[in-house]
Amino acid sequence: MGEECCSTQLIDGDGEFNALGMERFMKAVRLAECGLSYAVVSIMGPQSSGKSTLLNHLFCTDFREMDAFRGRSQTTKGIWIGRCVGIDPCTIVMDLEGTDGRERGEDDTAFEKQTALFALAVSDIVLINMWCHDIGREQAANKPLLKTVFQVMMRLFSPRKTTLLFVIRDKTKTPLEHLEPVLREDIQKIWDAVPKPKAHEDTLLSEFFNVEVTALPSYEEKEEQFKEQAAQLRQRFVHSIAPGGLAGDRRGVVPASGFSFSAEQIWKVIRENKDLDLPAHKVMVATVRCEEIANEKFDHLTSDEGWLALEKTVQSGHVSGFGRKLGSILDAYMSEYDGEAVYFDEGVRTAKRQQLESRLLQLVHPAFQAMLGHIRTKALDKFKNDLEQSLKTGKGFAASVHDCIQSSLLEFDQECADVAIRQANWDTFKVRENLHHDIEVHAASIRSVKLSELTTHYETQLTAALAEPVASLFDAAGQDTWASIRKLYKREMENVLSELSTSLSGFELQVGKFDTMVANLKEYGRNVVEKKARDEAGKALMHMKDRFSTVFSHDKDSMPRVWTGKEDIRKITKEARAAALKFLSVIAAIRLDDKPDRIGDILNTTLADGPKTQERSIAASTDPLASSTWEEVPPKNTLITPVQCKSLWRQFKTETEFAITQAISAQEAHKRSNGMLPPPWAIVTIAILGFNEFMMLLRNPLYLLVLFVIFLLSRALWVQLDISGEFRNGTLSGLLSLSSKFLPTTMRLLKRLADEGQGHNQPQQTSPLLNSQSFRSQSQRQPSFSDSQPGISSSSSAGLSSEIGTEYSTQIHNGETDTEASRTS
Ligand SMILES: Nc1nc2c(ncn2[C@@H]2O[C@H](COP(=O)(O)OP(=O)(O)OP(=O)(O)O)[C@@H](O)[C@H]2O)c(=O)[nH]1
Repeated sequence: MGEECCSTQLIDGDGEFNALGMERFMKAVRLAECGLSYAVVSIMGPQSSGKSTLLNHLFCTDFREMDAFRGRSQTTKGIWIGRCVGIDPCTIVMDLEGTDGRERGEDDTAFEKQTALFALAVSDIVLINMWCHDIGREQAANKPLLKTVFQVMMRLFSPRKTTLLFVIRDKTKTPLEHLEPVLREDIQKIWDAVPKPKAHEDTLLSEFFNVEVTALPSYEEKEEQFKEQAAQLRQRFVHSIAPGGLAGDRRGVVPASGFSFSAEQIWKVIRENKDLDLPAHKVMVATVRCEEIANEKFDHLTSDEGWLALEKTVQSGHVSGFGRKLGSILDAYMSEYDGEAVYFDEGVRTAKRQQLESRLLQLVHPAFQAMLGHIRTKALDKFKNDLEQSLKTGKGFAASVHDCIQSSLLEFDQECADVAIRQANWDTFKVRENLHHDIEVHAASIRSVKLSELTTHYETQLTAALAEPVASLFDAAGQDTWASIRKLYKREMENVLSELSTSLSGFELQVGKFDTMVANLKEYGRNVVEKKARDEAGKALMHMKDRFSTVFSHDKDSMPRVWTGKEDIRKITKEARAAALKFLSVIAAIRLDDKPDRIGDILNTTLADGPKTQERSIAASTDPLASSTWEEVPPKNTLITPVQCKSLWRQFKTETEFAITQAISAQEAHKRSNGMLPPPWAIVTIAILGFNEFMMLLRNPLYLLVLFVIFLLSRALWVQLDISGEFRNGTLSGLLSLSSKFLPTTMRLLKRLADEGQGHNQPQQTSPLLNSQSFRSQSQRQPSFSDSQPGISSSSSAGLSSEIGTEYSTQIHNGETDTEASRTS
């Protein structure tokens, strides 16, 4: 069979419990695996009564026996433990130190009581070894032993039912049938004589003990018969715990894995001479053992390779089938616990199981949380991708968000189900809420980006639709400019708002938000118009001069004017100024609200008739332009204030005056040039008398060329030196002045001729100073109205105009001469 007895001293002669030896014994006989399928047998009886010999023959143990030739002396000290070889179920046997021994004497009875109590507390079957000749004797050796057994039995609060098997040694020829009643009578007498606690006063012996009796022949005298009957007796120990067996009705068995601890604790209590409460002890053993088992399982899980690998993988990413894997790991350990703790007290076992489960769940919970984190991230990423794809298909924003949220949360729920374990009902609601919140935040940010893109798109569209057309309308400023701008603004705004409304329908915006966006876009459109108006107002002087130039320098067919002398310059000037004034009245204020104002009338009445008349006829206190605001026009709509208009007009007039003077000069020059021709008879006479010289010149073109050059130079010098002007103040001063100017003028003239030989000649008809480019370059040197808006500094404006005026007056003074020069060249 391969089984060994492994006998070990459990308690030594001094009463010390051999815990280490017990552990080794437990492992050697693998007792812990037996659960409840084991039995404990002990033997007690007088010293040297053949106990060890009997056990060795019954159970094939190897307890030390006394050498028969060395005399009767005590061989067994304390308690020895061994395994019954070849008996099923696993049966443990304890050999107790003999009672009534000479070595310990009467004082040592306490130790006998202690070992007896220990044997009763842990054994299912107690063999009482007794000599046959002691039966019925008053002074029998085992009487005190039985008394001890019954006394200590009372100290067990709720004793287990123990089988007392009396083994009568050295049986005589008296049959057992006669001996047994006598023995039972002796036992009953002893039981009755034992003082009992009140609770057990009327308790029958049979409630605590099963009494069995057997007899064996003398080992020394009838060894063969002894062995034969011992073998028969051995059979009673096979399946002893089965119903009907020797210990078939035993109670309160400690599970085998707790036997070692239980035995040690019982001995400890006995040694301390405390009452031994077996039920409480059983709970205590269950508590300790279940806790040990639970701790063992917990420790095993912490070093479980499967769990460690799972935990590591979870840290780095999503693990599919997490719940299933973790659940099976936990299940394995809980099953192990259940298997090992199954025979312990149910209440304790269940409580310890819950504790173990709680600890295990606590250990693995961070991994679960990490998994939830992965799932949450995954679901959020899914939402982001789905939303992006959905929006690409052109689906409405709100519908896309709604569908994507449903889809992501559904996936989250499914993943949570995959992660969940049967052993715990961990809450995923909070993580779900956080995920929902993250999704909402992301959706809101995308919504805001999309709305911003839409706003930018429609603003760009509005700018393109309004800016250039409004500028164009200002270019052609007239009576209905602002009406046209309003019409344009209304039409484009309706178009854009209609498109915006369509685009926003998919967003399912709240009414307030939608209204705000519409209002903002309207405001933007209005600002585009207003900004353009302000820009144009800043260039008002340039525009006015352009308009003046256009009307003044071109006829009704838009052809450049040639000042022949027939033109009514005064009338043309008035028309040109009226055109400029019209622009000023249009650009002076923003009129997007279609409210009537009197700006045009005021400007016409105060500026159109000419400043000199105004200044004379209107006192400063009644001047309608001596104000910084227009009546009926709010300041925010004012582009050019009345006082700025006045200043601007003055500057405009100053800067256009030169062109008028030029035109007058050109007219006079034209008239003079027509009047300087000699009379016809003189021309005929010159032709007849100079015929020969003409012919000479014709024959020699070189002379003709030289004469022509001399003529040109002379004519140019005449003009440049202003000879007629110089002699106006007298001949002498004229000569002096001419002598000082002759040489530099000649040099300048030659240089100009050389320069002009490389370039092209200017048209004779239009003065270069009337060129609009020239106006622009001048006006660009002026301070911008947009910069000085709402009010131009009158001092700077006046100063600037006076400076320009000075420059122009010099030019006007030389105007005739310059015109002449240009005509000549
Ligand atoms: N008369 C008689 N003597 C026996 C019998 N069996 C054993 N002996 C002898 O009794 C002596 C003691 O035997 P043990 O088996 O050591 O007795 P024990 O009760 O274990 O002794 P302690 O453990 O010292 O108390 C030995 O010399 C045995 O030979 C028996 O059946 N009858």
